[in-house]
Amino acid sequence: MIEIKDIHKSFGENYVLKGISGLFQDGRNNLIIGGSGSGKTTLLKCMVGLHEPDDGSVLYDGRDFTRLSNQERIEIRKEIGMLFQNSALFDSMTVEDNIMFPLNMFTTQSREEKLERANFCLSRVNLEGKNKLFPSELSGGMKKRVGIARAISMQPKYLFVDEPNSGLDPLTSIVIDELINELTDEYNMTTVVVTHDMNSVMGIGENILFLADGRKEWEGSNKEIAHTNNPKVNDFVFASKFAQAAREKL
Ligand SMILES: Nc1ncnc2c1ncn2[C@@H]1O[C@H](COP(=O)(O)OP(=O)(O)OP(=O)(O)O)[C@@H](O)[C@H]1O
Repeated sequence: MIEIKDIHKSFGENYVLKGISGLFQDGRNNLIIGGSGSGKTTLLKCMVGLHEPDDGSVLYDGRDFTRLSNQERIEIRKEIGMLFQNSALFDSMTVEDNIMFPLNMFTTQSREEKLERANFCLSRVNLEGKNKLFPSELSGGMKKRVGIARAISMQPKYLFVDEPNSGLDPLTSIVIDELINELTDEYNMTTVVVTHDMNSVMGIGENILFLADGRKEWEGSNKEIAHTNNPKVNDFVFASKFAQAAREKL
């Protein structure tokens, strides 16, 4: 479980996160949604230490990440898998080397052990045999899957994913969502996904935090979001005419 308490973050005069608290449970897909610029990615980065919050704390199963030194954070970092925007694969490395990158950094495993793990992760994302391809030879959906394979290579307890569906067609998006969903379940991970994909919200949103102007405006499940009376959430979720029509039938 991850708990965030009263997270504040400014960039100069720009006060982005204005005191956000929340709980992210094990084995669940926790979604952070909200309009562009509401602070979703900033919150995710504060949680993993890519930004330092100005105030507040982030607790990984009770361990206060924000109060630890860089050296002390390494143990928690090893338990974190990340897939950030654009998959962030290393273009000059093969698929296999991309997946082994965290293992090279954080473990003393032999090359055979690392290869075995990379092959397992590749098969888990249905990309067996693609070891020697370079990122430039992959489709957007395949890149995401390689990114997921790399993110799970260390068998993380916590998985952070920023915009997994960006640039993907609707069907490929669903495949990626289902993969994240299955892996979360299988490894009982605490998964935190930033998204503005409404299919993801409805499909895998077991716990949803809705941010507006740097604050937590609403929290609930995908079942609850369709029936909330919160006007900001409604404006966001049912922005399109299609979504409004679908809502009539819910
Ligand atoms: N490194 C940074 N330096 C300065 N300002 C930043 C930085 N990162 C984010 N911001 C600012 O913080 C605000 C929130 O940005 P953030 O990327 O967290 O929003 P978001 O909700 O993820 O948006 P989007 O959905 O468009 O990706 C924006 O005003 C942005 O300009």
